[in-house]
Amino acid sequence: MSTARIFRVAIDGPAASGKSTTAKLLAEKLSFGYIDSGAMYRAITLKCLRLGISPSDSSKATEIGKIAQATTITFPNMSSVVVDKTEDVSSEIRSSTITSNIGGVASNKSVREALAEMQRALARGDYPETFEGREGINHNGKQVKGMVMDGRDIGTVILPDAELKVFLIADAQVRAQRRYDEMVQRNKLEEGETVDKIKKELEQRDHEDTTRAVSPLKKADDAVELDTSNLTIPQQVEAIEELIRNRMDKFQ
Ligand SMILES: Nc1ncnc2c1ncn2[C@@H]1O[C@H](COP(=O)(O)OP(=O)(O)O)[C@@H](O)[C@H]1O
Ligand SMILES: Nc1ccn([C@@H]2O[C@H](COP(=O)(O)OP(=O)(O)O)[C@@H](O)[C@H]2O)c(=O)n1
Repeated sequence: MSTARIFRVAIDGPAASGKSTTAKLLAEKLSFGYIDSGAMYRAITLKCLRLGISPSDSSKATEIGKIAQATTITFPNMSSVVVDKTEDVSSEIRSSTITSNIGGVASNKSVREALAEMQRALARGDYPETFEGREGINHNGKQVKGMVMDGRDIGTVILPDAELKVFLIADAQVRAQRRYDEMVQRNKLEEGETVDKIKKELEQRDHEDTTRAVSPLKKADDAVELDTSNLTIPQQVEAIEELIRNRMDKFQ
């Protein structure tokens, strides 16, 4: 990996506020790397469940921490999440079983420490596959490489000195409706699923994420807040692209 600095964009916010959609489109548009930190918590949850360990079992906290320390998670392209350099878990980690079991993993201090180390290494370019073919953009005659990482604690804990921090929010009813529409579109709507039920689940997860002791979801003081409730996807991508381009002048 070259020693060229990487322009780092941190996108945080509650569930279904549009983080990953926006981050992926931005990364595609600007030829930046993309790192989905939530996928890493999902991958550890999957590993635990496969080993028959319940993430909410507090007597297993040390064991779960060790699992995270022994795991490598990489992103060879925009939509793939690979565990231990061999298995592509991209699809499996999106199940509702993973989502409903993730709290015990996300609130585990040693899991967070292990993943924080990996996330910072990914953002530095220590895993070159993340940046393969991601040449960045030409800004004022200079080629600038970049990466977008989304999650809950990226701007506050993982990359507190990120070049740009964005905090995405949207009305809970709007978020629930979008998730519902997405499930219908993907043919993933489970029996008994309603917009109301999804809304309650999102709010419950947001509550857990904002109130946990370690790295709670919180807007960084210097993050730009963007409410996507009344925006189209291209509008939110353009708004952040403009912020990135403005800050690139100072970055060089
Ligand atoms: N501005 C928008 N208008 C309509 N749908 C949106 C908008 N932003 C995101 N979505 C949709 O909302 C759903 C949740 O977005 P997603 O990016 O998965 O959120 P997050 O990563 O924050 O959980 C997805 O189906 C996405 O396509
Ligand atoms: N940086 C991060 C990213 C995700 N997470 C946890 O992982 C869960 C799933 O994150 P996600 O981004 O895949 O979920 P969605 O917002 O897409 O529903 C969150 O609800 C958090 O509990 C976290 O604690 N820290």
